[in-house]
Amino acid sequence: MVRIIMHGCNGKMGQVITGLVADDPNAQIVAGIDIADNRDNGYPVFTDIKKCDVAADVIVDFAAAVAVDALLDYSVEKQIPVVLCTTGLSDEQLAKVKECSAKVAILKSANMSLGINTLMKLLKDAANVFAPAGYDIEIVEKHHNQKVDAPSGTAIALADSINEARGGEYEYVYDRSQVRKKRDKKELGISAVRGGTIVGEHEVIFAGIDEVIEFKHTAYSKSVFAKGAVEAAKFLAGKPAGMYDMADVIG
Ligand SMILES: NC(=O)C1=CN([C@@H]2O[C@H](COP(=O)(O)OP(=O)(O)OC[C@H]3O[C@@H](n4cnc5c(N)ncnc54)[C@H](OP(=O)(O)O)[C@@H]3O)[C@@H](O)[C@H]2O)C=CC1
Ligand SMILES: O=C(O)C1=N[C@H](C(=O)O)C[C@H](O)C1
Repeated sequence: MVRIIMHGCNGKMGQVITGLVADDPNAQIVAGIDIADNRDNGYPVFTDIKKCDVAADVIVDFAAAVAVDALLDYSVEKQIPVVLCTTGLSDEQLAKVKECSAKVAILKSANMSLGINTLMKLLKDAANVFAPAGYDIEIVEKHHNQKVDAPSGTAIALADSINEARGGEYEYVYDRSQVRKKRDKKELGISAVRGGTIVGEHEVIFAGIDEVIEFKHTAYSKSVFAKGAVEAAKFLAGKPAGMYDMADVIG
């Protein structure tokens, strides 16, 4: 039985995971952390992470970027591995994640779905075919109107996947409104759309002369992320310090 602390337990993802784990004989949420203790989750909820004294094997995090520093300090101090799913981290926070991964196991992934993690692999091959042939690369992501960060962590991860395969030749462009010049070949445009209850859509476009190739992933419910997060938690429990990602879980 894997004992989980759910960080951000009263949020949208925290609640989907609470429901999923309730039906899982091999996992249990033993405590939650959130700003407010205003729901009956069937486990204790702490409004201050420092006060959480419940023994656990792993922390699953879907909260907010502002909460990540205290979360990392806690996981290092208590030596509890963390599945870090919150997006929109600053460069300083990303450096802190790396530093803490020398002391505790951290699995960081902007997207826990099988589809996106498979797409990341496929894009490396696609980029190595289309980039040398001069195709322009653009990413468009769409999410619900409650999302605070833009572009999505997934859009950046997809771009990073392409850029890694291409030896870092691309510069990401998020806004063309202030420039009056033609697109450079080494630009990788990333655009964000926000509206309604869109769960998550990501489109990667390779645009050449007289042909366009598009890769598209659509999440129809938050369960795809929740399932991946619980799988990742089971994988990470008991692992030594280090940086892990969903590729380690999926294989
Ligand atoms: N990696 C992945 O696959 C996915 C990642 N995400 C990311 O996960 C994060 C959460 O998403 P979602 O569940 O939709 O967001 P929500 O805003 O619905 O949930 C976040 C929860 O965390 C709480 N919270 C905010 N600040 C703190 C804090 N300092 N300490 C503890 N709890 C806090 C919020 O409280 P309050 O509402 O009062 O602010 C809320 O209850 C986002 O960064 C999102 O981008 C989302 C889906 C998939
Ligand atoms: O906030 C969300 O909802 C999501 N956030 C993640 C991201 O920023 O990439 C993953 C998913 O698309 C849903």
